[in-house]
Amino acid sequence: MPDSLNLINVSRHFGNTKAVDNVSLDIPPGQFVGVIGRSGAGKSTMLRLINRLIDPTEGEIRYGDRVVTQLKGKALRDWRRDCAMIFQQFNLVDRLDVLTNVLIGRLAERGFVSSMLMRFTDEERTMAIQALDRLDLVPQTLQRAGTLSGGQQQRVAIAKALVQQPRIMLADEPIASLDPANATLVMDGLRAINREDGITVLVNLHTLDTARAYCDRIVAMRDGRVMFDGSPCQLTNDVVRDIYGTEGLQEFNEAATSTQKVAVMA
Ligand SMILES: Nc1ncnc2c1ncn2[C@@H]1O[C@H](COP(=O)(O)OP(=O)(O)OP(=O)(O)O)[C@@H](O)[C@H]1O
Repeated sequence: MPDSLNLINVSRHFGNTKAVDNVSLDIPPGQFVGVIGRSGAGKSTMLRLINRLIDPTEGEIRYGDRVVTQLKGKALRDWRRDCAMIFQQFNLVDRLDVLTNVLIGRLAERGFVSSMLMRFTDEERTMAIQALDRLDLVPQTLQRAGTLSGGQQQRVAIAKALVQQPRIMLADEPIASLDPANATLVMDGLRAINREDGITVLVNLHTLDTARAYCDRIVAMRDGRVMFDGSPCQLTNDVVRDIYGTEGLQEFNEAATSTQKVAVMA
């Protein structure tokens, strides 16, 4: 039985900055959640707290019976495997081929020695190729990762996350540096694994149109706080104006111009 992810009064301060300020969220399994907000709103910090890349100043994160914020050692490694993360900058090893990059996603499962030797079983290779196939990347299997387009690299990163067999996928602005066509392919890839595998997806996005086109639920942050939490149709322009002011709406619309085709093509 898949579990819900719960953030309970979570805060993270950096000096005087309240990057995340008393956030509570209940995310049921299999939901596709978009997190939006202006630069500095706290979106990345929230994802990093969930993955335990950083610890909260206050509050608790739970996943079913697990108190994520208290996990240590193997239990923490298991959590990081269950909760895969992809980043704007792909985090691949450029000089290694695509298949090896994907197989690196399996290292979370292994002991130190086999990790160092990068030995993988036939079963793992099959799993990696199946993941690449789902993201339409089989022709690139033996190509060096550094020679791929940005969109292809991000899809390799998703395949690498998939072979971890996660329950949650956290994506920190995965399309921020991509052109509209590649952004569409990446968002389609995330949606496919969400719908087909039931993996919960939390994705930070800069633009409203993409969030509206793909997400079941949108969480809007400002100054570390959740200012809106609802369905895309509830996030009308009037609500956005209320939350961000006219200036904020204009900023979103300008950012959206570059990715409008993403929403249209979705
Ligand atoms: N390691 C850190 N040290 C100090 N301040 C930090 C640190 N990480 C984040 N902050 C601050 O916390 C606030 C929230 O930052 P965060 O990166 O979470 O925002 P964001 O919404 O993801 O922004 P962007 O869209 O630009 O990535 C900002 O004021 C940022 O400067």
